[in-house]
Amino acid sequence: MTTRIHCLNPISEHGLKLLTEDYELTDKIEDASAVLVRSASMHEMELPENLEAIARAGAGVNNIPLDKCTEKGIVVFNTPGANANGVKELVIAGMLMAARDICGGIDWVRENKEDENICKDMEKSKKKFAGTEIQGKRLGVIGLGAIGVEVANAAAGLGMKVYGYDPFISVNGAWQLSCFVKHVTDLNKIFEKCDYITLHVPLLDSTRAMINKEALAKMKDGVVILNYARDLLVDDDDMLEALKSGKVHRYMTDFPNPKVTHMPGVIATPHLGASTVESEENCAEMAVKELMTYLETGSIRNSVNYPSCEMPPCRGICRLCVFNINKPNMIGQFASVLAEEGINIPDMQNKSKGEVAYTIMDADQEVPQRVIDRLMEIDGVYKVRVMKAE
Ligand SMILES: NC(=O)C1=CN([C@@H]2O[C@H](COP(=O)(O)OP(=O)(O)OC[C@H]3O[C@@H](n4cnc5c(N)ncnc54)[C@H](O)[C@@H]3O)[C@@H](O)[C@H]2O)C=CC1
Ligand SMILES: O=C(O)C(=O)COP(=O)(O)O
Repeated sequence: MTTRIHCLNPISEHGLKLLTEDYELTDKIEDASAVLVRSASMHEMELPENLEAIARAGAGVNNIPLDKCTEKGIVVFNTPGANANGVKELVIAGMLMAARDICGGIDWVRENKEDENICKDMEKSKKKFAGTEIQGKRLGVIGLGAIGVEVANAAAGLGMKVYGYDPFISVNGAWQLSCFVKHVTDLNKIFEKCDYITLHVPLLDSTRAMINKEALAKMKDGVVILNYARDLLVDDDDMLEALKSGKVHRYMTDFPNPKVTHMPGVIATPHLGASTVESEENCAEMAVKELMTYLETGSIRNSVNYPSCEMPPCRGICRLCVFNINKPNMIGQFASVLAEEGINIPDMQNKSKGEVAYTIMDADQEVPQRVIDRLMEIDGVYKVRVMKAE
């Protein structure tokens, strides 16, 4: 049977062409088994009953109702690192645009395009657009994940003194970080020391408005803030005050809103971080592969709401995938139900992540609906997915 996929945003053809003949794209989300999405907000959407998975072709998942998806046994994927280089390059451009009035200079040339004497006049006018160099300046990187590490390493390569802060840095992230990046364990050190501060954390309750009045007060006068992560990481009203007083020299952001666009000292881009051919292709390819693997085998890789759990192709007649609350005796109850029904389990795998768990069980015979119903009745089970072996 053909599996239907709905795209909520345009997704690179590079990824879509990987879909085999077993798949087709549908315009109707209510018919879809899986959704591909970039930044479209899914919070107010009704999620179709037969929706198995959502793949975010990108990093941030604050546009997806994760708790709701978890309770419905909908696996949400993202594509870690697939657009990190694209964002890094825009951040470096942002730093250079903050250091020198490149935008002002370009505007001046546009405004004076009819001036016959432009060659002479620009030599008189250019001092208005003079700036500083980034070499030797201090950069604080908050969040050392896929993007933060790349930004930190690139800035160190450009001769900046780089300070990195991430209390949850992954082992992989730590391995990739240049030895020239100074590890900081107290965020205040970044606020107090740095000429440039760049944010590369997800939008969470714990990071919301992390750049606020209190944080800004600790910073050096004339600091540059770069926000290529998410709008709500910065308190707009506090930023406006800091820009007006000169505490912040420039606020570089990829997330303009009606308040931000009117602030002095703001240089904003329209969420362009991942808008490169390469990033769009990388994200689409990874997202499509994640979906196909999950839909065809039940194996989960790079999910943000369920644990990674991988099994080779089904060794039985039928594969059961159970989504449940992570609490004692769940596997025992699943095995008991199958044993009572005389069903053998030739292979199984169970993984947990925080408050949820996921179990793949192969059965060596067809599993009747009655058994699925019994599994669903176990307290804490969100969903049972049944897959027939080829
Ligand atoms: N402008 C754009 O187009 C794009 C923006 N983004 C944004 O950038 C964010 C980061 O992306 P990636 O680096 O790919 O994600 P990632 O998941 O690889 O890295 C995030 C890092 O932030 C760290 N972190 C979490 N809470 C923290 C805290 N309170 N203080 C310091 N560090 C903390 C985590 O430990 C992790 O290492 C995304 O969540 C998204 O919001 C991502 C891609 C494109
Ligand atoms: O990956 C992310 O988190 C991004 O912000 C990129 O968003 P986009 O895919 O360009 O709509």
